[in-house]
Amino acid sequence: SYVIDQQSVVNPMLAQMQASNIGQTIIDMSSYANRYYTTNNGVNASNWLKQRWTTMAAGRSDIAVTQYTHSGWPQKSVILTITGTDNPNEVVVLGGHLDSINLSGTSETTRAPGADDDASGIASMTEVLRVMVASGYKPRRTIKMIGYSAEEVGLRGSQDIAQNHKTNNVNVVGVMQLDMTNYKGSVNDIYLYTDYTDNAQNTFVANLITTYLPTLKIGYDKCGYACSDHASWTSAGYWSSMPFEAAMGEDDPYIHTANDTYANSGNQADHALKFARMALAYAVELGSDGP
Ligand SMILES: N[C@H](Cc1ccc(I)cc1)C(=O)NO
Ligand SMILES: [Zn+2]
Ligand SMILES: [Zn+2]
Repeated sequence: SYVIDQQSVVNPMLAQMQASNIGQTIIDMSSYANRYYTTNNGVNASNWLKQRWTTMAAGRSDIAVTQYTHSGWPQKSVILTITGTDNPNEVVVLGGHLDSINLSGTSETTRAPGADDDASGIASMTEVLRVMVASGYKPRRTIKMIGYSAEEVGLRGSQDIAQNHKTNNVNVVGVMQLDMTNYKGSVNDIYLYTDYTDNAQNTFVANLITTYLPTLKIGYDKCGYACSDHASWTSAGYWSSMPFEAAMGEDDPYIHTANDTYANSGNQADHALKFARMALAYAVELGSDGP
């Protein structure tokens, strides 16, 4: 339910979250020439993330990291699963995409660092994972963190995965997409996109922000099309939200080029930290509900 009642668990975790960790993950991921869904670099970036999350989860028998093989292209998606303690059949999903693109054409050596789009979202999620493990948090529901492949070429990785969850009747109770979290182009801090998302869950997310991040300003906007992986979950019949870095038209102007670099996001991850904190609050509040 959308009751906010985990303050004693969430607040200490929020205090542990650091922008510097998010920045390092962005740097690491944007060091690949590109993370395009068909290149060796793209395959290697996926393997890097799997290894990174596996290392971070060491010692936790309730956490598994797997790669999802897509038929038709080589770059795999990465799925981390924290199995719930006493309500594991209900699943909370945090997502972002691990692929990148240079719209001038992406071959093996084409530069597509994708620092903001979407290393920033993966990095925000990774900091959530680090603090959950550091604090020994164990959710009652299952929490999944997913790095989708092939988002830039038609939400193809998330389409496969969302449909697979639907086919298997997985009871996903909520999905949050983190795609572009680190370029502050607008006056407000977090923009909740209202198309291809669930209105009731968006209200819950807004309440989480006012409860846990009261200094942040919330904006609302629409993409006008299926602009990221949240739309794959919505079309599979699940409730999703898409908190985004800026208002339409004020987002990162460098995306899909060789200039989507950490430097062009200001060489810091302060904006992404807001999204990481929001995502932690979302995952813990939803993840702490019993059967
Ligand atoms: N189209 C999305 C980015 C995107 C999303 C919303 C808005 I408004 C502008 C741009 C993308 O490239 N995701 O990878
Ligand atoms: Zn993106
Ligand atoms: Zn993109």
